[in-house]
Amino acid sequence: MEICTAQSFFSERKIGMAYDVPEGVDIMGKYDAEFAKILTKDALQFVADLQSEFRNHIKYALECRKEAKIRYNNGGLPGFDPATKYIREGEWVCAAVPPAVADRRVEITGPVGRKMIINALNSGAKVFMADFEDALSPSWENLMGGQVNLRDAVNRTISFHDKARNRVYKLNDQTAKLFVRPRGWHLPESHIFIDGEPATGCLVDFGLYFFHNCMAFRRTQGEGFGPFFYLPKMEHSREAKIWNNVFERAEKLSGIEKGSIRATVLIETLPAVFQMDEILYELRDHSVGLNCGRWDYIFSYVKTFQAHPDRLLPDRVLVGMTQHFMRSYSDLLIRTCHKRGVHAMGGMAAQIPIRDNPVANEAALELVRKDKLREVKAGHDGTWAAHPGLIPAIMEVFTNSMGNKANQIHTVKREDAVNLTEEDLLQRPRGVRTMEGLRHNTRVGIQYLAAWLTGTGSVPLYNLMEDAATAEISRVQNWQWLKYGVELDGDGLGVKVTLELFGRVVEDEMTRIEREVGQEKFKKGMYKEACKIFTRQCTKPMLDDFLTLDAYNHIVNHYPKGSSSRL
Ligand SMILES: CC(=O)SCCNC(=O)CCNC(=O)[C@H](O)C(C)(C)COP(=O)(O)OP(=O)(O)OC[C@H]1O[C@@H](n2cnc3c(N)ncnc32)[C@H](O)[C@@H]1OP(=O)(O)O
Ligand SMILES: O=CC(=O)O
Ligand SMILES: [Mg+2]
Repeated sequence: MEICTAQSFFSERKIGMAYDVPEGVDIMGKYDAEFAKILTKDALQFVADLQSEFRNHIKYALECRKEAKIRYNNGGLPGFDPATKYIREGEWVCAAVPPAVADRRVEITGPVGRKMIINALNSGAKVFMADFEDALSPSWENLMGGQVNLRDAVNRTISFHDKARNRVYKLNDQTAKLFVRPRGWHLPESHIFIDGEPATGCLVDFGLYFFHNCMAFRRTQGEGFGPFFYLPKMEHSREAKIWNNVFERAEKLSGIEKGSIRATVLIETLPAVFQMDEILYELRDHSVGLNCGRWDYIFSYVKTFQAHPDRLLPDRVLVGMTQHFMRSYSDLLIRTCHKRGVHAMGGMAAQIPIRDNPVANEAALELVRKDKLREVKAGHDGTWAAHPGLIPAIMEVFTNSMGNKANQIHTVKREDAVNLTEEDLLQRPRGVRTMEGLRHNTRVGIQYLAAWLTGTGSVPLYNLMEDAATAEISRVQNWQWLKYGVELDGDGLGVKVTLELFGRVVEDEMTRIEREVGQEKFKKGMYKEACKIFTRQCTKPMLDDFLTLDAYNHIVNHYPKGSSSRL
């Protein structure tokens, strides 16, 4: 965190380089004339109103998460709530799907950088999910730059000049429909203070985007509906209820019809799989489906069972969608969504194109095809692609199966999934735990964090896409194996994971990373800082809820100087 001098504080104010803020709002992010067009007094007032109205509801929901954690840590298991059986068994449906997003067979995702947005909107996918979450390092520059870029994208004025390649990027006539994913409830926005407290990150992301784009979006993209959102990392339907109230408030304040805003909720925590009907019910006027956020779901399995040594995960690479608990989650999600008349979206295969090796590239593509075929045959209405190079193959798989139908909501009911039980959804994953698993987690976790600390939230590592969710799996798996002194198998030696062993692994992997990235990049990068944070996180006596909360402190930079005293 930068410490600023009083002199620079006054000189910045004097020459008028300060944001014009409403009462009760303080901006401590660096001044930028482009950001000031987003951080207008009216837009900030809109965010501040949401913050004042929902602050206590959010605090309560986060307290409830802590209480649930205590229950699980004392041996409890997540399960269906008897008190809401009437919702699960009731005959109700969500509002009809807006025509603009009836067909979502391939959705590309990516962070909110300017070139990335243009490439994603031009990619041929039906939807682009612009990500302020797993794929974005939430630095002030990334967040506010992202808002500028999205405004220009919605207004169709966005362009990008790649000077090195002398290439200009512009939007095609036909573009993907835009969804925006704000951060989860847990992340603060420490560059914006409202009534003396850091703002809630997702209300900043949602509020600024909605305020500036609502009307243009409905006109240009939404065919009278929208804007559209993805909502991450919920653990309970009470969190969906807050979002529903935020949406209603935003609709009222902007004078648009109730039910205009639509959102797909990611089911990516273990507790939420038992709340899918309840989540859709709370958002029934604003819902456009659920999505299998498989990577955070695996992370959440470890987190939820952090005090259950009988439920340790095998190597990360072995926890795929064909494990019984993962398949059950996807099947129940499809059944639930289709019963309620909305999309059941599949998740992200981690493979990305491998440019310099055609054989390996074809093998990676084949894995993606196989994963997508499983999804479409199971009844998913669409799925995610991490990279434009995967879109034709994924499109082909979905189109071969679905034909001209926009989706499978009314044709694949999956009534068989009604018999899935709590045991099915919690079943222990099978497979070995190996030294290579421990090494891979460490190597990938440190490199991801090093990228995140320097502003990049999604990276290609060893031919796979890595983002905050996959890095979390690496972290919590190492923590779990260390905590319970897991005996590694696969090498026939039965080595136990101890602090000493882990220390050696970290040293080896740092040497390997330096060799792989080269000395210069290693020296200039944040690998040592990343290693410190990752090691600390893996060896804590109690598991931290989120890696990014700890790491966030390293990317908060307060301006003008002297304003840090609030922290
Ligand atoms: C668990 C979850 O939450 S999954 C969802 C969150 N994660 C994501 O969204 C990850 C999205 N994917 C990515 O960020 C990227 O694909 C990465 C980081 C994995 C790889 O990116 P790169 O190393 O740039 O890939 P590569 O060099 O092959 O890119 C080739 C071109 O495709 C573009 N591209 C790659 N991925 C994307 C994307 N997701 N959206 C738009 N364009 C993309 C690049 O910008 C580049 O464009 P250019 O040729 O005009 O310069
Ligand atoms: O957000 C998606 C996930 O898999 O996590
Ligand atoms: Mg996720």
